Amino acid sequence: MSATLSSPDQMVPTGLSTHTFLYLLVPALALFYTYWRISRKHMLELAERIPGPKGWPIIGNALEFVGTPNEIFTRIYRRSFAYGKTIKLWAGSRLIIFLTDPDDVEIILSSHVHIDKSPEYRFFKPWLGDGLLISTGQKWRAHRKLIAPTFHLNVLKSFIDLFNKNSRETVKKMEKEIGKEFDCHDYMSEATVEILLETAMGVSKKTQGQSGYDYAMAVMKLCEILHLRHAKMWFRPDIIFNLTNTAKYQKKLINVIHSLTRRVIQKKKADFEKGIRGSTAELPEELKTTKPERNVSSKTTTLEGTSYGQSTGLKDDLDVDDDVGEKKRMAFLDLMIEASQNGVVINDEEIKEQVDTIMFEGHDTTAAGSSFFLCQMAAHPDIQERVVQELDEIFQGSDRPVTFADTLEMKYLERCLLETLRLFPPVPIIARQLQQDVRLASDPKLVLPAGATIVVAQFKVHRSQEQYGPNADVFDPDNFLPERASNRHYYAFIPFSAGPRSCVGRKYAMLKLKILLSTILRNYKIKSNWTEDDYKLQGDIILKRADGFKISLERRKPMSATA
Ligand code: HEM
Repeated sequence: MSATLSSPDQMVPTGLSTHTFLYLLVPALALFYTYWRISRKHMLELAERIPGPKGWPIIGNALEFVGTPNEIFTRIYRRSFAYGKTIKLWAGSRLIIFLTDPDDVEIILSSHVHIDKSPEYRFFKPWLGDGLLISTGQKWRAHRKLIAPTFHLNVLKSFIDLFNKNSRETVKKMEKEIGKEFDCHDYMSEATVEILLETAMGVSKKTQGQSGYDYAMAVMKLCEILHLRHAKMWFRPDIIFNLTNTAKYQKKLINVIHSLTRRVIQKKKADFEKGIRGSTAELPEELKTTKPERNVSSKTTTLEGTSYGQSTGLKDDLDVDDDVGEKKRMAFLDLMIEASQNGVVINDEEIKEQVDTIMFEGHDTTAAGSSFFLCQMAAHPDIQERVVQELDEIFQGSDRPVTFADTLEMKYLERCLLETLRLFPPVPIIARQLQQDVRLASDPKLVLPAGATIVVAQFKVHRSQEQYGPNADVFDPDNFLPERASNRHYYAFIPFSAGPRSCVGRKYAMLKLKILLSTILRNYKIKSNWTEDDYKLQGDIILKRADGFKISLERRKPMSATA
């Protein structure tokens, strides 16, 4: 006994303290569990009626979230078929309810009450602050009212030359990959960051240099960390996460991002003081639109029954007042800076948060959407050739840049794009925190309890056989033919969400994607040996291929002089 006492390891009677600790821990946990069950009686009673896999005491179904991102995604999607349209899971003490019926989805998304984001969005806070994606209540309402008009079609039309310029530069950059297999997401990601900088932010990407690329890389890495925090339970509490090396790395990445944001705002403010408005990005003479496109109604939608990525039955604040003459409206950052000059509507810190939000929301979503589109074109060569035939009819062999009127002629390409967003929605789920009970339309016996996290599972809604028929999993652009679309529930296609918190960048994204993707397809044949069945999907906040967006290119014709 005395010999062991002299050992430093034995100075503290660790065995005894561990036992004491366990003796105390077990009743403490039991007490906590009992208190928790009593205080959540109402929630537990309502949750009991909702189908879902059996969980363990305390941890609930947390083990469902163990594994690689692809394993978690595949497991949860596969397991969801064992239950009905509404499925519950317990992640520890958190009740999570997945909705897949369009009637139920409509109740949540169309509401002006259920607009609070789930607690998971707090992981974005160090990066996005209280920007539009996360904020709620009066602040969200005021900023949404300010920001939505800056994505009006009249503003977007003024970006067309820049969309053309950047699309041609992307084609040029991709030239070195001809004949090899490569991951097109790298190119789509870089292109979207550069286009956002030059359009929504209105600064020349040349002034950003290497930092534009570092920024894109930092955004991608940060998304991986955020996914990790969603997927690994022990990474969720800040108190534990902040002790890890990953937290230190996150800080570094946020620094890279925030430095670029601050620089962009400073540059824009300096320009503003000199009376410079609009984008300062350089444009080659041959890409400058000389005459505005008259007689092209902004109201015109390409496909009957859909309007810029959503059903025409789903009106939101982006759909108001599209045809008010040629009224000039201001681009996003110009308007933020102008509003801040009187300091009432938005201050400098808030501008930074909104810039970070737009750069994140506008970047990763569009990069994933365009990468999936290219992979789908490669996987379906016959469909790709039909798109190219349509482009040949529009451009008649000319290398001229795309006009707004051309984008309205790209009907088949648009159907392919919508079908890609249906099968591979870049935002695969949307989560809201319920402040009051909600009775479901699909099954009035079921009530979603206040305090629960509601997950609108677009990925599953979009693959509903009830809405899309027995071949709901098959890539079929004709799903967006008017006669088929008119037989569907408006909320059966919601890649941009819907209702008051819909995506403000919806029209921007659709217009930009049509110009970028048509320019790529006019220059390259997209090829690959992979089909959808080979894709390893991960719901990494943004839906991605864990195996990489692998394609190869074959030149269709000599590159145009302006490319
Ligand atoms: C294919 C491209 C895109 C897709 C699929 C997409 C999808 C979505 C979805 C599903 C939401 C709702 C998210 C939620 O409630 O958690 C959303 C919100 C948002 N998106 Fe997009 N988005 C795209 C492109 C863009 C672009 C290009 C921008 C800006 C330039 C943008 C800016 C925003 C903003 C600011 C919000 C928050 C709106 C609010 O809460 O009021 N998005 N987006």
